[in-house]
This record gives sequence, C-alpha cells and structure tokens, in this order.
Amino acid sequence: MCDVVGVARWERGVYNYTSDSPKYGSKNKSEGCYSSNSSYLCLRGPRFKCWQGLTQVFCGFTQLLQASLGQCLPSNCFAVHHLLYDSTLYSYPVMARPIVFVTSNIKKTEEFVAIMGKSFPHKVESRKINIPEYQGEIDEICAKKCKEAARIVKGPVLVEDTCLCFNALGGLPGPYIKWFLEKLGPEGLYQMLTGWEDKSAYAICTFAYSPGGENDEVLFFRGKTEGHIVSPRGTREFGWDPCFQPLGYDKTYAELPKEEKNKISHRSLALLQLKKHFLTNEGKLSS
Ligand SMILES: O=c1nc[nH]c2c1ncn2[C@H]1C[C@H](O)[C@@H](COP(=O)(O)OP(=O)(O)OP(=O)(O)O)O1
Ligand SMILES: [Mg+2]
Repeated sequence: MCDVVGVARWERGVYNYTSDSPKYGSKNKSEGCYSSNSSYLCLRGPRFKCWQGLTQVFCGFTQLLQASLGQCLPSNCFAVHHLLYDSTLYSYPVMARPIVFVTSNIKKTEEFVAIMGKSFPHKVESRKINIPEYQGEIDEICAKKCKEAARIVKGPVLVEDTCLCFNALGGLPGPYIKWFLEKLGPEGLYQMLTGWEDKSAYAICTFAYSPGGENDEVLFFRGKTEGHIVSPRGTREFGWDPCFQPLGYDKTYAELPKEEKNKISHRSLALLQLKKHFLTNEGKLSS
C-alpha cells in the first residue's frame, strides 16, 4: 500500500486526483474527488475493491493519502475514517475547510481578529474581495452578499454588513451608510441631524455564514449598540467611529481604546452570537 503515487489538483473548489501504483500497473489507477460542497472525499477505482470492509486498511490508507497528497490538499482538509462504501465508491468524511471571511475592509478584519483571538473553534482566513453593495432589508442584503461570496470562494464563507441607523430619520442611512460616509464624512453625518433634537442612533452588525453550497441555508448573527451621533472626535482610522458615541460613555468609538470598543461594539456582540453557535454541537463544522 505504500506505493500509491498521487497527482492532485485543487481547482475551482474540486479536488481531483489520480494515483498510480507502479506495483499493480495502470489497471489499478484510482480516481478521487473532493467537492467543496460536500464533506466527503470520494475514492473510486479497482484498487480499493479489495479493501472492502477492512477498516484498519482504510485508516492506513487515509494516512498514506495524507502523506502522499497532503501538500496538495487545502491545509486542514484530510480524510479521516471511512463512513460508507459500496463495491466501487468509498466516501471519507473530511475535516472542515477553513471558513473564509470575505470583506473589502481591512479594519473589519483587524477587529474580527482582535475580538475572536484564538477562541473560535475553526480556522478562519480572510480574503479581500469587493462584493456589490446590495439594496433591501438587512437580512436580504446579507443573504445576497453571503451567497455571492460563497459562489466566488466555493466553500464556507462569512461576510458581514454594518448599518448605522439614525432614529430621527426612521433608521436611515442604515445599510446605505457607506455612501453617506463617503460623500459627507463624519462631520456631514453629524450635520444631517441639525434641526433634529433626537441625535440617538444605533449601529448594527450582521454576520452571515454559508457552508458554501448554492442551496445551503444562510445563518445570521447580529449585534446592536445604541448611542448618539456627536460632533466628530478622536482618530480618523475607521469610518464613522469619530461621530458615534455609545450609550453610557463620554467618548466616541474613535476615542475609546480599541480593546474598549471591541468589548461593547456592534461587531463584538455579533461575533459573540457567532461563537456561541459554533461552540455548540449543532454548529460544529467537523465531520
Ligand atoms: O465599526 C465600525 N466603525 C466605523 N465605521 C464602520 C464600522 N463598521 C463598518 N464601518 C463603515 C464601513 C463602511 O463605510 C460602512 C459599512 O458598509 P459595509 O458594506 O458593511 O462595509 P464595507 O463595504 O467597507 O466592507 P465589506 O466589503 O465587508 O462590505 O460603515
Ligand atoms: Mg460593503
């Protein structure tokens, strides 16, 4: 069994390989495929027929597969014990692929890392991709964003959308805050409320998760922080931070030390929900 030689390709979410055994010749060529949409590694080929039922051999083969093809597999994806098989097809559950956090905003990634630390039970990678700014209600926007990210990544993805809502304006700009901020800056956001006594506002962060399949359900995790829109104060590092003062604080998000913002922010509250979900058995990604 140590003579399996593998050639692997990781392409468009499908992992294909063929292995040739010099000892048994090309009639023992086997083929396999790992699809990003399934959590099974499928092996097909005459070489495996004779192994039917031999659990310990399957386990041995798994190690062999890892050893010979490991460098071609995504870093933490490898076959573990066999689950089902018939005479020609064997399916191995595979370890979950890393979740890809898709965002164009480096500050979001920085906060994600600072908030999650090492406490999240799955490997997360971030990828800088611009997803269109969709319109609609928050969940609708997040679902579209998440499905588009999953279509591009072809695997498990996380996206997030952030809203800043002014109570005096019936919740606007809400999901459209990006454009208001871009055109008006934090000063302009504050000035929008000139003439309104009510300066109260809230920030909402919604993370959306998809396991990656086209028809997979998208899950939402939300965090909300109440506050007021104030004349901008503090660093200009991140978006509308200078003009948002969370309730119970005399400093804006931009004036608070990062750790303080990350304890109370809309983003940290949403990530708390996300973490809770993945820490329960139900949310575990592993096979
Ligand atoms: O904690 C925050 N503190 C201050 N400003 C913030 C925060 N979080 C998002 N923001 C800004 C970024 C963008 O101007 C808008 C949300 O729009 P949003 O579409 O969610 O973000 P984005 O387009 O920058 O990144 P992405 O590629 O993840 O969609 O509010
Ligand atoms: Mg965006």
